[in-house]
Amino acid sequence: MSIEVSIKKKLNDYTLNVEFNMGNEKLALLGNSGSGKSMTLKAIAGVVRPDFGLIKLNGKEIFNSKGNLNIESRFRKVGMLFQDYALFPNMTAIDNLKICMAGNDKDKRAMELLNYFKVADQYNRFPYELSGGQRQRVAMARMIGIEPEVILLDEPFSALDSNLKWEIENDFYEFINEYKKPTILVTHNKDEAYRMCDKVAVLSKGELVDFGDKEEIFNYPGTVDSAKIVGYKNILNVKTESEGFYFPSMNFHLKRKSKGNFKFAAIKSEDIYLEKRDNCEEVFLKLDSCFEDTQNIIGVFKLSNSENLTVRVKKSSSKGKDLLSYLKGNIKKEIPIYFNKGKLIFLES
Ligand SMILES: Nc1ncnc2c1ncn2[C@@H]1O[C@H](COP(=O)(O)OP(=O)(O)OP(=O)(O)O)[C@@H](O)[C@H]1O
Repeated sequence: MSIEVSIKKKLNDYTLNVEFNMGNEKLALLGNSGSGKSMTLKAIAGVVRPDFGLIKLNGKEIFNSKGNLNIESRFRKVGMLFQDYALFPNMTAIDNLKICMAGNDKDKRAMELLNYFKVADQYNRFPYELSGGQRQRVAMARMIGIEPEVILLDEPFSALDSNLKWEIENDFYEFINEYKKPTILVTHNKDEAYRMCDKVAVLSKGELVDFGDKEEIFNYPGTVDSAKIVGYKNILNVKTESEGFYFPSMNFHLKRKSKGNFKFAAIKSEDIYLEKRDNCEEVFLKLDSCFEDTQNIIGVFKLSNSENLTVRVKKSSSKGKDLLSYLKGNIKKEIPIYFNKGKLIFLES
């Protein structure tokens, strides 16, 4: 099974311009709000029509602007699952499945799917009689009932509370792993993307700025947008010099060989330390504020109007507990921080 997408569509503020191919993999589609994630899924599903381009499913064209080919959504064999279930309100759970199924034995197959998704006992209930979790389980069963050749998930679990979400997500992804069809998950949650998918694509204002294996994108994002999305909290302006890099907001030179003209450096908050370590660069910065969450102690250094640096230390680490009082005692004072040089990445755009 495979899907090939190469489409353009003029939107309100920019043109969606997306091109990718994938096989029986799970792709997380990440991007800021309004970057075109849902539009991409809708174009594949046939709910919106691209202005130009081609979409192929298993080598067969389902959309081609040149030939004016636009297979209707209901004939595309595309399964879509949204956050808001989209069940027919005036039909029972089982009827919601049967209406979307083709072929014989609909009762038997619908009950098997409801059973698989643990809602067989709710088969005769209407959507308003079900909990949010049960509704989403029925919606999953219905989507699989059409025997989709590609699965599109648009933040399907984001409306569920976290305990329920975890349970439903696990059941669903167990199924997806066995079903082995191209699957695209739109999510704002990088951890969910990492947990569920093998590949990651990042959209920024309608352009795919990164596409690759998840390990590669999470460890070496190619753009500032991707870096932010996969968890790099600290993005700093740099100037590439003959001997390395200059960080203007810290007035700091880093010696390091480089190829290319990099404009930004990124580092995760947990890769900056408050105590001396090997292979680290020492910089003195004025501490602006500090706080704690359930797991971490966090220090914030305001470097300029647009640049902050945050340092995050696990409370469970050996010095974790003492650090908050150390930081509180040093607000508005210069203290040393230590960059893990090996964890810095450099970006051109
Ligand atoms: N019918 C339309 N015609 C033109 N532009 C549209 C239409 N519907 C939405 N848009 C625009 O398309 C852009 C992409 O919207 P889309 O819903 O794909 O974003 P998204 O990345 O899924 O965002 P979010 O994460 O907030 O759901 C938005 O800027 C939106 O204003």
